[in-house]
Amino acid sequence: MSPKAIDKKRKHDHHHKHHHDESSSEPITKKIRTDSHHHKHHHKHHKHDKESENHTDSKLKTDSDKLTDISKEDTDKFFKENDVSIENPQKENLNPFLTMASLKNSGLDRRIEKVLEQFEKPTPIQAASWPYLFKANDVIGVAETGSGKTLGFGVPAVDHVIKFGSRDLKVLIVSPTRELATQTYENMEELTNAVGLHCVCIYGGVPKEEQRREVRRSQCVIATPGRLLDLIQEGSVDLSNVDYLILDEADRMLEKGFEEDIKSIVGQTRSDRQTLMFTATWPKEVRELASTFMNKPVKISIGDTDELTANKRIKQIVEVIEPMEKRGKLLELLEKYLSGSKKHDRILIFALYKKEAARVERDLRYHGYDVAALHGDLSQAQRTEALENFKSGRCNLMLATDVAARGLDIPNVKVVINLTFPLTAEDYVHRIGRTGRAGHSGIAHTLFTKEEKHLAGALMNVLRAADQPVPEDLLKFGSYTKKKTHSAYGAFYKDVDMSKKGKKIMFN
Ligand SMILES: Nc1ncnc2c1ncn2[C@@H]1O[C@H](COP(=O)(O)OP(=O)(O)OP(=O)(O)O)[C@@H](O)[C@H]1O
Repeated sequence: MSPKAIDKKRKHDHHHKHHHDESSSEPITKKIRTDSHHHKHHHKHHKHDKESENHTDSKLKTDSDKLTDISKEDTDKFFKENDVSIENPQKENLNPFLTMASLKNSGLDRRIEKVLEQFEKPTPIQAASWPYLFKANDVIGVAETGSGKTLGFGVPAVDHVIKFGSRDLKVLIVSPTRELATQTYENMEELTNAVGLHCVCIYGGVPKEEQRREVRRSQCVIATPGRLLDLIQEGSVDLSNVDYLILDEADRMLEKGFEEDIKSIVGQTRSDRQTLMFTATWPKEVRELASTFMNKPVKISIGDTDELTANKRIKQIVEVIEPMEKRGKLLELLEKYLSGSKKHDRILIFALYKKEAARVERDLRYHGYDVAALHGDLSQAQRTEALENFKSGRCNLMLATDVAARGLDIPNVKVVINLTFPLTAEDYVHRIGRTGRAGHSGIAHTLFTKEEKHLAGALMNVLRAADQPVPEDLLKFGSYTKKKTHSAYGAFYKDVDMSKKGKKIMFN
């Protein structure tokens, strides 16, 4: 996002606050979570195995020569307040970058520092992961939705290209959807433009010619798997110099549906590459497969990410209803969330299936609502237009399937309505994460029916972990949660604990 766009966004936020925002919005930069609840959790993970006993104590060792020279007190405070945990299989531990000014010691290009000046300070995941990334470690970064993970991996990626001074294609970012790839491209482009490099976005549903042309002069590519493989096969894209690989929404990219594509793509890159995986949810089912692509990764988590956790600034409301009540209920909710001064609030509605989305879209139009629709049955032009209309505010309602669940950073989404619950609790966490971004608050209103009762236990866990009320009606389904039989995980469901490979350092 350009500084101008940010400015606009802030003005817009300001405007919103004054007119109709009871739920105070605070920018991310002013709020650091202090959360004793999480620390409790960490005690149980804090194992003193042989390896971790070699280490001084459970706190991060803070040597002043490690990239930043901040005091041990400040470092400890940062780790504690933000509930940071680092599992590092290597000896050396690195201090976080607590301020943008501290980046000066990192050797980061001055022009990138300038781009970052639009922000007051690094977000916790940026602060904790940048030191490891600048030192060429493989990193698994897990942090809540809307916490700045894109620049978390993007800044070190561009830094990497600059340091190697190469004009080859060196960085590959793989993304699950066309819309997220486009958004990440816009973020990356701001960085590459600042330093005279080029990036390209490769995704399906649009003509190939421009992508073929652009990739020839690019050092970074942001791509969805299908079109990327297509262009590799026809010989227009060569990944043999790629030595910096990022799987964004990594757990999604490692699910069964993407697994083969990812294997083929990774196989085209250099074997001595640096590999990054970033996400807000890191289910155990994908960890073994992840480890096959990585070399001694440092795992950095903000918050208790061994449990599925949602962003706590999102107020989660769950209503158990009969399936046939959905239609009426949705109209009721829209009336409620768009009443009076909230008339122009931005609301994102999730359906599960494309057909359902199409039907609900027609229904809403019939009732006089102007609604943008984003799902897989539409042409790419229609998808792009819908998202544009929603982002620009031309249309304040968007109806989407899970194609919009992950990563999309749409300013000022006030409410997320789950008309039909998604297939997994992870998807739920990502969906509701479209609100409450960058330090703001938001509301997620979920309609839950007996058809999803096998997910009631998982949902209750998410609610409890975020200190949200669990409705009586949900309790009646019991806490029974079916072992993951969702096809997405079926092929390699195995309970692996990568922490065994490295020493685990916890902050409590
Ligand atoms: N240091 C910072 N300070 C304040 N805001 C920031 C900072 N870094 C990034 N942001 C802003 O925070 C918002 C969310 O960032 P981003 O989209 O990278 O989140 P994310 O962690 O990738 O979320 P998700 O898990 O949903 O993909 C963006 O609008 C971004 O511009």
